[in-house]
Amino acid sequence: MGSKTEQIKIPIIDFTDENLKPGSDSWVLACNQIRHALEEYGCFEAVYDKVPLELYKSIFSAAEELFDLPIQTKQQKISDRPGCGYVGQIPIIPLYESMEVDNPTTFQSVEHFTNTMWPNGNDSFREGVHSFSKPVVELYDLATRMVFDSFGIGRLHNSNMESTSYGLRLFKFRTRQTNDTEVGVPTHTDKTFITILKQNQVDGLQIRTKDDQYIDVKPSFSSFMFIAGDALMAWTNGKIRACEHRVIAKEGKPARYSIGLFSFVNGVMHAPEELVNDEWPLQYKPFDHFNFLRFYFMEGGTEFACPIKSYCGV
Ligand SMILES: O=C(O)CCC(=O)C(=O)O
Ligand SMILES: [Fe+2]
Repeated sequence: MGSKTEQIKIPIIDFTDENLKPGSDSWVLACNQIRHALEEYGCFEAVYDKVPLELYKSIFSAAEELFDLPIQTKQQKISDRPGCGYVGQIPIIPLYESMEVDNPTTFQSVEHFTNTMWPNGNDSFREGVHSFSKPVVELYDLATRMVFDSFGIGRLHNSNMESTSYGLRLFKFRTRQTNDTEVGVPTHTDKTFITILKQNQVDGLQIRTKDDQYIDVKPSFSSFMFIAGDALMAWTNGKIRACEHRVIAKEGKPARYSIGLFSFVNGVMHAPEELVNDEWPLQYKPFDHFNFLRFYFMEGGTEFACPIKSYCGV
């Protein structure tokens, strides 16, 4: 494992630019930067100002309240989606817990989750999750539109969005104690199509480069990390690299909370014809994202070095 480096910087895309309209010079320039970032790192930092301070406060206090519940209560979260239940109390990653609210932009779905955790309801939690998710999905829509454009497949954006479902995943990394490992979560790629991640003021997220260097991602009030998952890599026929990342818990830091908007695509995904040719032949067979999740979480897929390649690689 190489040492981390401070020199390399993850590309930053400014989504607050008023001139960022399809076809404009700013759009074309940003698309070129996005393409480079996704080929090289599988991620970029998105500067975005549509989430008011109050919403950040309410989502992070909602996360604290959730993880403060008894373990037995948290374990009641079950989901039809493989891997989307409560994760925690795992001996090799003792600092880590996470939970996902399915379909966080749908009021009934957030209410169902809230009532499972708090049988007498919890309005501030329900409102926090529901209101935060809306502007983050808007960022997702804009950012994915640009990603698709930057790979010449903009024609597929609308239908892809229509087939997309979301989960809002909340993470807690408790404070490290003397004998704890520093690894909050080891190097991995997300099993999502895309993850839009927000860390609070406690840093710890690191991105692995192609040459095995680790880059620290500094928390910034106004930005999110756009992280390509395995399903985006496979669907783009390997043009986009799934982002390898990990979380390191530094000594003496308070508990760390982070929030991820996870996306999943329904139906069988075929690589777009624009991304397959003689020089770049097909690398991944058509696949069903939810079947891939089932393979990974329930049928031993975690044992493979690159599960998506094992699942549908040519
Ligand atoms: O907390 C973070 O910053 C990232 C967590 C993560 O990568 C994961 O659990 O998939
Ligand atoms: Fe991750």
